[in-house]
Amino acid sequence: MKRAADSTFTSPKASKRQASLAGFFKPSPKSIPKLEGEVKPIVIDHDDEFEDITSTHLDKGKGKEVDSSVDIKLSDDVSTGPYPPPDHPSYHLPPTPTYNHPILISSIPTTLQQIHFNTTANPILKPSLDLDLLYFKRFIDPSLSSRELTKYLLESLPWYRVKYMVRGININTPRFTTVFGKDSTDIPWGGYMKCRPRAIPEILLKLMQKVEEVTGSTFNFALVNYYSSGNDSISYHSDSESFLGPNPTIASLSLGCPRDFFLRHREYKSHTPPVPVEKFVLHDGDMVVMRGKTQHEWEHSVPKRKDAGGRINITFRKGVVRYASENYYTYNVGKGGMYRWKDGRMVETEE
Ligand SMILES: O=C(O)CCC(=O)C(=O)O
Ligand SMILES: [Fe+2]
Repeated sequence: MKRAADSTFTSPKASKRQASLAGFFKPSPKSIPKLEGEVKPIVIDHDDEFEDITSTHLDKGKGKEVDSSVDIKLSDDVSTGPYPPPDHPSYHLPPTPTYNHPILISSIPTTLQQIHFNTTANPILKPSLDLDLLYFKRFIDPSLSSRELTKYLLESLPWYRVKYMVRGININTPRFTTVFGKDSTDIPWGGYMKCRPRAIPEILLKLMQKVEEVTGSTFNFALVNYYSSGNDSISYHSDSESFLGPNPTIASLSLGCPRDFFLRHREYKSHTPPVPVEKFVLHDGDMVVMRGKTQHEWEHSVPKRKDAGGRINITFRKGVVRYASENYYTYNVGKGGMYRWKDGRMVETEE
């Protein structure tokens, strides 16, 4: 099931979506997109069944290495100053660093003051099929930091198990989710009627800074998933260009137990010759960056698996319209209960 509608470009399905998107990006007099009467993308995640096929490993390495490992300090660094800088092109600073956080987020532990990043990029390109990925193996070095980071994120973030209804059907999101950030429009943080955007917590901002540095892109959202078991999943979808603009760069970080990550071409059934599904295993600390026309021509998923342990996924992306904020908060926070990580499991809580 798709997460949303898309924009411009080539394939027949894609060009169908083009018309509504063109309208979406047309600037209104106040340069704020109008919502009335437009076709709103609907996000639906549901319990698709997937074949359990042995996956190939990204570690086998396609493409060439283009960078080297570096260390950065995660504590405030006088040489770079606070992050994001006030003139950050897409992350508008919230009124306070904890703006709209529903719970207190504890400060970054000393064990996470210094994170070792492996910044070797491995391009995975199929230009004729518009697949454009960068794979960073163990971007967050497991030996030093990924365990502490996983624990800290589980314990400090508010989590949700969003339920909603689409055309009379009740949908249970099959994973825990949470989201931070605000789109790049000039709408102030307090100016949203349909959601309450939350400041990006310090640890995610620091990671975002590093990811921006290695990708050359800027972001304003951190969407976080927690797959508590192999029964948690995300079905085939593309990250909507309606919210992110054409050819968005999305950086996706994995922490914890390995999970399969599949990409299938939108026309995989009808394409001649057939386009095989790209199958990867994402390990603790790995980062995949989806670029170019990947969202437009491909869909990605994390299928259910019989045996899988807990895994966190963080995606950094740049929302460019108000509806990005409204959609992301609706489907990743929702209106139901909040969960917190206590004694090794998620517990529904009031605080
Ligand atoms: O967990 C993952 O690797 C993918 C998550 C994803 O596709 C999403 O949140 O849009
Ligand atoms: Fe996605």
